[in-house]
Amino acid sequence: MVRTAVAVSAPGKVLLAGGYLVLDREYTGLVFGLDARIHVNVQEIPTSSGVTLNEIVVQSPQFQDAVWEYGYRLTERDGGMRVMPLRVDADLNLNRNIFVETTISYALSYIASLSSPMISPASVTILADNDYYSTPAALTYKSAPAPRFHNFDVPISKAHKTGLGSSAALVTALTGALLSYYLPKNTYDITTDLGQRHLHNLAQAAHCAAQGKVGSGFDVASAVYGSCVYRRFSPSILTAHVEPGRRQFGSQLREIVDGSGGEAGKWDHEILKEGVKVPKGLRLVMCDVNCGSQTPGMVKQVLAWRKGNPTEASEIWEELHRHNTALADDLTAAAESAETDPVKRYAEVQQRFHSIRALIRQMSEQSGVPIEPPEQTELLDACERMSEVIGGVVPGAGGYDAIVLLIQDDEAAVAKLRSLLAGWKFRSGVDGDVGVGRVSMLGVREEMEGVRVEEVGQYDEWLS
Ligand SMILES: Nc1ncnc2c1ncn2[C@@H]1O[C@H](COP(=O)(O)OP(=O)(O)O)[C@@H](O)[C@H]1O
Ligand SMILES: C[C@@](O)(CCOP(=O)(O)OP(=O)(O)O)CC(=O)O
Repeated sequence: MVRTAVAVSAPGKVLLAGGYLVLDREYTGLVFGLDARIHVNVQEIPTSSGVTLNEIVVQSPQFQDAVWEYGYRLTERDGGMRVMPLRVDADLNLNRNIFVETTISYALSYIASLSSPMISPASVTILADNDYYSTPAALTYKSAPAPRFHNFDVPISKAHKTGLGSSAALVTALTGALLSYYLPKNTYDITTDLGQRHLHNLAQAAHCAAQGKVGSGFDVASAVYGSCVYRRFSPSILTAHVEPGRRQFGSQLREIVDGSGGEAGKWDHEILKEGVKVPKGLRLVMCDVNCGSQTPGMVKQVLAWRKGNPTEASEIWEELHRHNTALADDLTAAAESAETDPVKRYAEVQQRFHSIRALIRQMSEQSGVPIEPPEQTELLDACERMSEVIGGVVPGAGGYDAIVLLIQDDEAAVAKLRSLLAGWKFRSGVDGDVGVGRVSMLGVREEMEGVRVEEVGQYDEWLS
């Protein structure tokens, strides 16, 4: 049977408000999709390639040694589809990509649980928009326009991630592409609400399994649905199933994805897309702080502080949540306002950023976790002194990785900010180490749309 090639992309993310709080179903997160996407193309393996086994070959041509080959077979006792990495490197080590491997195993197991389709050999190509990784200076294209997909010329493990959520976008796009490729349209249609709900559930399951932990899932949710207010799912939905290959994994996974596993397995996440806006004339800007030092285990420490200091933590979280939800309302009000003076129009949004930052600093101080450390305070304050900047925060878990700003959407504002950042020396004193780094502005902005079916022909140049 000849299958039609498909291509699917999913956006990156930034958690503008609700870091840590979103781990608890009591609270929500305001998450924006970003217009840097991960694209996945699936097509038949040309018969001349010599592949005779059941194989899925995955390539990420922007990176070195980024070819992964998988054999697969349906296991006995409803254990789902077993997916085995086949390719070895020169030292006979298996070259593994856990996110790709787990996603293929979950997607094929789900497909097999629906019907008994022939899983024919396929060739999968992953292409990431350039902003997911910092571009080495040697690769900045001075005269010629930058290629749509850089060749980063390093193995993926050596690429410097910019924190846009590459694994969630990858897992989501790969899951969507495999379901669309192998299942007939009347069984699976990614453009419908139901198709997206199933994609969300399956991608969350695969992403958690690959990560080895159940996070809030805001990154997968925004990869599927784009910008939204997100309330997480109950973690128990994804902690009760057996491992792939074990008896009944196939039917358990199907129940998880279809939400047919009784009350305990009912998905209870919430996605609110209305009321999430960036006013026309403004845009989000992401700045990558590349200072080389980071504090690990921040989530654990913050949660331990909350557990040990419930009254104090609850006061801060309630207040922070009030401002986080009001930020979405203020943005919508500004978007709909008839006020023409930008100072008046954005006054509340500006004040809201200040209140959120003050509470985050209070949480940092009381928990001892550098969520908005003094070095980031200095940087955010300097940016906020620009009249073109409405406000900014440390996104997600905070720390030394990044800042996100809401600024006027015009070239002059972007150029002014770029020159402020270009001269900025970022010094951080984490654990006694003093790291010095640079701050760079990424070329991304907010994106409302989530997962998207793409034209297959556009990637021809990068397909081998
Ligand atoms: N372009 C890509 N091609 C193949 N795998 C990728 C790509 N980008 C990310 N990945 C997978 O995602 C992993 C990174 O995930 P993670 O450390 O969770 O980062 P992030 O915070 O960006 O999601 C990589 O080790 C790799 O397995
Ligand atoms: C703390 C959190 O609420 C938010 C973390 O957001 P980031 O955007 O910092 O996450 P990574 O991409 O994994 O680095 C944890 C969670 O919600 O899972």
